[in-house]
Amino acid sequence: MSDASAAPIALMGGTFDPVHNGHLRAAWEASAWLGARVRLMPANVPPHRPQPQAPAAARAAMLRLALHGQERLVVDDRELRRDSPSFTVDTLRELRAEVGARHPLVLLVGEDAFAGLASWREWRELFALTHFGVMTRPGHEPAWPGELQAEVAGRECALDGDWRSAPAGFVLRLDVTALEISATAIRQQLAVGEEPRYLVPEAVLAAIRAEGWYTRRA
Ligand SMILES: Nc1ncnc2c1ncn2[C@@H]1O[C@H](COP(=O)(O)OP(=O)(O)OP(=O)(O)O)[C@@H](O)[C@H]1O
Ligand SMILES: O=C(O)c1ccc[n+]([C@@H]2O[C@H](COP(=O)([O-])O)[C@@H](O)[C@H]2O)c1
Repeated sequence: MSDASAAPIALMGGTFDPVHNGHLRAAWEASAWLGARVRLMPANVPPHRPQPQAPAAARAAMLRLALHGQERLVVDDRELRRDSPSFTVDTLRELRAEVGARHPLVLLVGEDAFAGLASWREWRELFALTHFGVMTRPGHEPAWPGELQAEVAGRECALDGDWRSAPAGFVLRLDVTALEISATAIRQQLAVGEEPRYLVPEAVLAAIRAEGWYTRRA
């Protein structure tokens, strides 16, 4: 039976088009600080942006290649099983039903994504479903809009604070190693024939080359 005494579960959603070392290092450090396994969860139909270049199954396959050889980070493909837009509130309700009302959940988001939280579906409801782990991201230090600041006020909690004894509702700041890597820049490099070596795991680069997801026109 899951409850507040259990290890927290951390979830990092993303488009992962493709997964890169910025995602992976941030998830790895967050996992250590939270004492939690991190589930990396590719969105099937990202609700807020154009459809990704690589198909959902390919983005999940690249994640599996990237995570090979360790057990702290795992793929969660639950959003791939829904054809509708991958709204986080739906995903968290589903996960909450599985783990129970008391189990601590942490949704990991980069500070760029968190700055846009007030545009997410039922965004205030999210604080009842999960804690947030907001990860620093170089080149992306957007100001939080007033309504988000107001919602976060009073929710901030230190990593050694008592968030573990609550299932949801706190905001943790995670100062991860600054890696200014983005999937957009990687796609741009691939489109002009450059090699994003050392920005993505070698196995991911090999699969991209073999499958041509970012060089072939649909
Ligand atoms: N280099 C990074 N450091 C810290 N967090 C990151 C980094 N890159 C992405 N993230 C976070 O990972 C999550 C998933 O990001 P996403 O898959 O959209 O990658 P991206 O590089 O931002 O992609 P794109 O350039 O296509 O927008 C988001 O919460 C995002 O803020
Ligand atoms: O639920 C929403 O309305 C919503 C709006 C924007 C983004 N999200 C989620 O935020 C996560 C990061 O998105 P992205 O575009 O930075 O990869 C990913 O899991 C998205 O599904 C969710």
